[in-house]
Amino acid sequence: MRTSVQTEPLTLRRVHHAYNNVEVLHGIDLTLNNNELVALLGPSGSGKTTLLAIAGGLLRPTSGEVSILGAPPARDIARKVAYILQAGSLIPYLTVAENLHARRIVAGLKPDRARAAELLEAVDLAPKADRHPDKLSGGERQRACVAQALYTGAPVLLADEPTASLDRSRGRAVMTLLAAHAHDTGAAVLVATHDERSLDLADQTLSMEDGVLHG
Ligand SMILES: Nc1ncnc2c1ncn2[C@@H]1O[C@H](COP(=O)(O)OP(=O)(O)OP(=O)(O)O)[C@@H](O)[C@H]1O
Repeated sequence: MRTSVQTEPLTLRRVHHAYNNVEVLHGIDLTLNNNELVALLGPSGSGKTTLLAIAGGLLRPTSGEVSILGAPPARDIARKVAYILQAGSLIPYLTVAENLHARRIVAGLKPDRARAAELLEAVDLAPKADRHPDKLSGGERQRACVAQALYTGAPVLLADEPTASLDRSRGRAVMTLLAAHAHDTGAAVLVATHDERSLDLADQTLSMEDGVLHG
């Protein structure tokens, strides 16, 4: 499947953000392109999570512009943007497979059982599809969140430390899946990471330092 989107998937212009009057993002300009995985490096507290939250419409910036597929964030956002959140996004009352379907339904799409099975296989969770999240390890929950985000097929994917709980080979497998998502579907993928072991899989690397983005 190749996205037919022609406009830039995501742009931020002069984005500032303050928490309690303390500014943590100082005028971010960012454009994500189709078919690209961009790695966002930066020390803890530099503003990566805040930037991802604003980029995906989870947080309204103090000032500046966000454009997703050529329009400001609006009620169709779940169809346009998929997230892998640092805190995870699994509903404890649903099994892994049900969590995948729930995310797709929120995006206004019908479940696609064959695709769900394929993704659970890809993250090595097929045998645990019917387990609830509290019966999984931290790394397994993280991989379930990766499958969940990919399952929506959204043209913009934002991932916050998606390999944090994973060992080297599983971390690399996840980064390979995210890069394939960009290259095979044309999606724009932004990955905040401390993990420099898989940077060779990124098309571009940016770094964040004290709320300022460097190319
Ligand atoms: N809800 C909040 N209220 C107040 N300050 C916050 C809040 N969230 C983040 N901050 C502050 O904003 C700054 C940027 O935080 P952010 O979480 O975006 O950084 P990060 O680069 O993602 O860090 P990490 O790699 O540790 O996740 C930090 O100084 C942090 O303490």
